[in-house]
Amino acid sequence: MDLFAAASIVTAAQQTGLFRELLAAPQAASAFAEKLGLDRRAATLVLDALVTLDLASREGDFYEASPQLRSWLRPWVGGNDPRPHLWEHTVAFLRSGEPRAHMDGTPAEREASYRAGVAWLGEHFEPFARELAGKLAQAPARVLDVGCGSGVWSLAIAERSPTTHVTGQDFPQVLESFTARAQQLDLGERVATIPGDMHAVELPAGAFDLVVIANVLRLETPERAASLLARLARAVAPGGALLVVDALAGGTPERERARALYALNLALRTRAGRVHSPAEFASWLAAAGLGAVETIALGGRTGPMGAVGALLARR
Ligand SMILES: C[S@@+](CC[C@H](N)C(=O)[O-])C[C@H]1O[C@@H](n2cnc3c(N)ncnc32)[C@H](O)[C@@H]1O
Repeated sequence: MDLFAAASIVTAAQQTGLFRELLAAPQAASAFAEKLGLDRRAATLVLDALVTLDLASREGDFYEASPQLRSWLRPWVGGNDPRPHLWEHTVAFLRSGEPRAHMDGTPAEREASYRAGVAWLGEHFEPFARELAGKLAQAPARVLDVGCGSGVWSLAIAERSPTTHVTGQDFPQVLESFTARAQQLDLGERVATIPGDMHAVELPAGAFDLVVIANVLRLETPERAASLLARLARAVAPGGALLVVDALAGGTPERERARALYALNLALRTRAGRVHSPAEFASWLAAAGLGAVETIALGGRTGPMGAVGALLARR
């Protein structure tokens, strides 16, 4: 792919409103041109290019948004959506090193940032979560999901196993997404919640067969990530395990690219957020007193979410 062409076409479609109109309804190139004040021939050429990038589809003379574009631009409900202009901040970031948003701020800032976005994250992670649930050797009876968001990872485990009970831990307003998803999946009777800051809430010692922490440690400095894992290890029952899901995948050019893009994406919207290495995670798990670490590879999909992988450490 010609990267400069793709970048320019996407930027042009974003800035002229073409993406917005593509999402609104299927339309002919002439209708897009008239509504947005564009040249008709140029609009046709750019729309055809968007089709080749899998961002639009064409039926006769009519163009509409592809499922991929719809998914990426689906608005976050009820809160700040940092995504549309995040990548546009790259030039300013390169010059200043300053992020555009602070999604790793105080507990109150984190709650406000995530309450709107976690349902969207849940949709994106769902195929990976179902795959991971299928790869776990045993169905755990008591699961704690820390920074659970929509609960996509732990609820996928409960979906497969009728004896699994899930406790979701997150900020109160974010837990609304967890409870809603559990109800949608008909799992409402098998969930409980622990609201609050994961660094401070009381977690019952040795009470869970599986503690999950998915896509959360990247918001923490190495010191805080290590101390949080030590805290979570104490909640694991003897014989139980701690499961870390994060931007851990690598080893193929596509996954290395996904990891690098994710690291930049995180830097554009956090102050201290970091993509930690698998070796760092393994050393923190060992320091937390957990045993051998098993790596679980997930999915072949590329894109920023394609960097996701898992580590399982037993107590
Ligand atoms: C990137 S989201 C991941 C959500 C979910 N685990 C997933 O993989 O889709 C990070 C989650 O961590 C939660 N979180 C961040 N800091 C937290 C804290 N100090 N205490 C509790 N939850 C926190 C956020 O509210 C958010 O739900």
